[in-house]
Amino acid sequence: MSEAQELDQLRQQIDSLDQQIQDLINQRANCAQQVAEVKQKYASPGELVVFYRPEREAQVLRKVMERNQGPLPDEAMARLFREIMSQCLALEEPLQVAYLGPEGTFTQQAAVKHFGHAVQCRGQVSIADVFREVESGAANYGVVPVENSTEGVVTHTLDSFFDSNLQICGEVTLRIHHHLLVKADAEPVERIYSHAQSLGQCRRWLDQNYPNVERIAVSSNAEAARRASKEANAAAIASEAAAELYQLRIQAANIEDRPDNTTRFLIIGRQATTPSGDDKTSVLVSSRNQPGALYQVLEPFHKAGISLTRIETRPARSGTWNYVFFIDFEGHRHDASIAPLIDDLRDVALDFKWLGSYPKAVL
Ligand SMILES: O=C(O)C(=O)C[C@]1(C(=O)O)C=C[C@@H](O)C=C1
Repeated sequence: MSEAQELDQLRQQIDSLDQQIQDLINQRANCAQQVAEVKQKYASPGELVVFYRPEREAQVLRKVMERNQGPLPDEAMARLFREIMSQCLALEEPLQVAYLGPEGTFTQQAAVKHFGHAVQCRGQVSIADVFREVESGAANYGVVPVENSTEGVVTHTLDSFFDSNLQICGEVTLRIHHHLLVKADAEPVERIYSHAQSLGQCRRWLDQNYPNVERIAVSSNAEAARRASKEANAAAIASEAAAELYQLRIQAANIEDRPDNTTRFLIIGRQATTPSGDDKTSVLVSSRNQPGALYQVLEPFHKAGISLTRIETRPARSGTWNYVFFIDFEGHRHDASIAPLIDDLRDVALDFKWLGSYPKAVL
């Protein structure tokens, strides 16, 4: 057989498989439409029907990865299903997702990684605006950064939970690669713009390569790229997406000091999430600044044998010397083991607030 004949045979197979895949995807979409009808049928009059179900999406993606036989890698296969589910959900309800913008930020990438491409993403100027958009109902969900493996916690996000009744309904992690972006025509760099967190994540590289160049912190990496595209002798530290958006050239790629530089983002919404089988819970516990306060807060976790995944301390806004602990731990609010832990925590805390139980990031 000739090359042309062999290719023709294989391409006929591909065409036939594509047709089957397409039919199956549409059958799946049809099921999702029926799911939407069932959700509407059983909602009480006036009740807000919740179409997006993060726990079910996490279960679907975990199953895809578990049963995957290759040759496609587990994660690549899960990403394909992520998009299929995104389109199915859009048939049920077109979702509005507010994120910390502007366009081209890592938070936008995180929003797309979590929800897929079929949602309408709307960039906001600040973390407070993302919270407001979701609280007012203008957006169904919000995406905000919460911690970075190099630079630590995003305090604006944690502090926003003090006054908000929004729930955390998911998390997503993103490997962060920073690039030094410049305009196409080479000019000497006199200023480098970026978000303060990103400047921190590239500190060592900047010290080595641009020790005497001014570093200017701006509201986002995308804003840094926008300025670098407009001003003479300016560069930005930002993502590849921002480079494309503002037509900048990558002068130096992957300049983050730590190769495992990762940011974790939270998905915030107005409703609680049911257990997915592999969940995390976030709570806010405030205590007096007295000897043993941290020990008292941690002891109930030890007693219940529950693993903490993170603890952050912030000064409380009420009472000058009181502290608030943001605690993430393994398990779901509805797990039997959690109830006694919470009773113990409430005994030692001045104040206690659930921030949400949600599926651990799958992708
Ligand atoms: O199972 C559901 O509740 C659905 O709505 C279906 C589906 C899916 O496509 O699998 C779509 C959206 C939800 O967020 C979860 C899953």
